[in-house]
Amino acid sequence: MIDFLTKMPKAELHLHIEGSLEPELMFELAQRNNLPLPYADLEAVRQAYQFGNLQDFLDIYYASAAVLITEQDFYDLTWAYLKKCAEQSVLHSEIFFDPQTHTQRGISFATVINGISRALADAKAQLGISSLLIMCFLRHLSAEEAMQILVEASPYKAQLAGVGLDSSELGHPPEKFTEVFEMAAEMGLPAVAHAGEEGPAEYIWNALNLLKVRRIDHGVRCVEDAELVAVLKEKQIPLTVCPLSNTKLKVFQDMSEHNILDLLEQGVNVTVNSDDPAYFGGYVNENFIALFEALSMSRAQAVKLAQNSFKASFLPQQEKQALLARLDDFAASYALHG
Ligand SMILES: Nc1ncnc2[nH]cnc12
Ligand SMILES: [Zn+2]
Repeated sequence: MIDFLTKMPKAELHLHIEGSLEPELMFELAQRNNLPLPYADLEAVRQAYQFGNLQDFLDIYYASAAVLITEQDFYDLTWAYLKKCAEQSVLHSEIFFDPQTHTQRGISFATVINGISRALADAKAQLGISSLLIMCFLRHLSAEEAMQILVEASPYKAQLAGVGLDSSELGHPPEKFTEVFEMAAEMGLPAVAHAGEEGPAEYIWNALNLLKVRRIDHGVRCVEDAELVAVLKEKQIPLTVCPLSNTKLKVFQDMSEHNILDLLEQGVNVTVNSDDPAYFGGYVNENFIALFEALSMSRAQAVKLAQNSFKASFLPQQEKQALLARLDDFAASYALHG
């Protein structure tokens, strides 16, 4: 099963590039840029990566992002993630980045997006991996600051596939950003938003109705509202679920309690993703493996989850169909030959 899951073609739709900063690269970049780190060694990092909730994680995640200074740093970060994609049969990835984390420290928007974009182009050419870039607004900052970064991003619009909303959810409901998302829609950028990770089902409703999002990131608290689950199912609104993230951040106390396969069986369009793999114990395959080990996910369920990942992507219809066909071929030939 582990071999099957590793080789199965799949897309990743919920990955924060800053959350793929492995401790080894963090040390390398700190040294390269002559910056201090609060950790003596890799063991100290491992000790620090124990979180009671989302905010515990975010405090460490934003502090670590401070080692990213030059365009080459953003390139190296992104390239390391894309090499992992190649190892794990991720054929397509839709990547979040948090420009405000960097512009607030004096790094230019151009430095960030040019480094990331150059790695994405190299991955297409050298690894055959396609990708799209989604710019996230930090919801703990003001709507005015979100609007400012949207204006700053406008010359780079062609490099963006959409906008998202992340960071501290509780106390920062979707409606805080209604005008920002209206402006993004006028610019032709489709929207997604984190909702229902720590926040209530009401935040999912408001992300759908006010921010007009096409997908919900996380969304696992939808189960607290039966009417909402029915709407998600009827409209096939994708949820980009992140099982290891949810257990590391105590959204679920244990993987055996995770609701992703229940939602899948109810017909909700759920997908499997890694969120911040350097912090939560694994990339997308480790997430699939955890579902197999804790919830006895079947091969048929894994294939359905991978199908959902292609269908829920922002790729043009023709490219989606080509990737779905590759998945079908893989499943059929694996059934025959192992
Ligand atoms: N899981 C998560 N929730 C909200 N914001 C994030 N930024 C990075 N990971 C996040
Ligand atoms: Zn996330």
